[in-house]
Amino acid sequence: MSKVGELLLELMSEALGLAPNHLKDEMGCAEGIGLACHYYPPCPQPELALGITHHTDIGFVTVLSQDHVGGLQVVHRDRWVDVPPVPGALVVNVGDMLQLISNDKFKSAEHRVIVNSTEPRISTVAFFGNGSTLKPRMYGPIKELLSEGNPPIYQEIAMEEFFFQTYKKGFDGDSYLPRLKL
Ligand SMILES: O=C(O)CCC(=O)C(=O)O
Ligand SMILES: [Fe+2]
Repeated sequence: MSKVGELLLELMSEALGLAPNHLKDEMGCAEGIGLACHYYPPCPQPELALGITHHTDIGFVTVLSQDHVGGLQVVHRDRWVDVPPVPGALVVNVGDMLQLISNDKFKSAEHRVIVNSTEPRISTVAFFGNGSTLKPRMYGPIKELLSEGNPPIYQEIAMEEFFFQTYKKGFDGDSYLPRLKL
């Protein structure tokens, strides 16, 4: 899983016009991997329940594997769109902190999980940029991406503080990110 994350971060660095190792080595984005395994029991009235409420992930990048049941949805053009399970495929989500350091070049993905009426669902998730295990440092928009015409959008924040503020606020569908706007 570390290798997948590192490769993704290399490709994303290049997409930003930076050296391939920038996000991985200069910014430490592959450090602090958090792992989660979700079990969603079936619900006879799925319209009355949500598996995971509307949110964006906090860290840099999330790599997710879902089983055959489905239920993951992402906001695309202001609408909820299914992310259908594809055998062997991994889903990659950009997190809030990658949006922050890329100065909005990458946008964090709003997603949620709806439950199934008959089958349980299992997903496994790796979060790159986990608050408590990352080396403490401040993260702000990457200097090399800034110019007179592209000034910083956000103030700096430590990952741990971003986690703390997000959990304090609660997962209510709103990211903490807009509160860091300059
Ligand atoms: O179970 C899923 O497919 C999504 C899980 C998720 O969004 C998360 O753990 O942040
Ligand atoms: Fe998520």
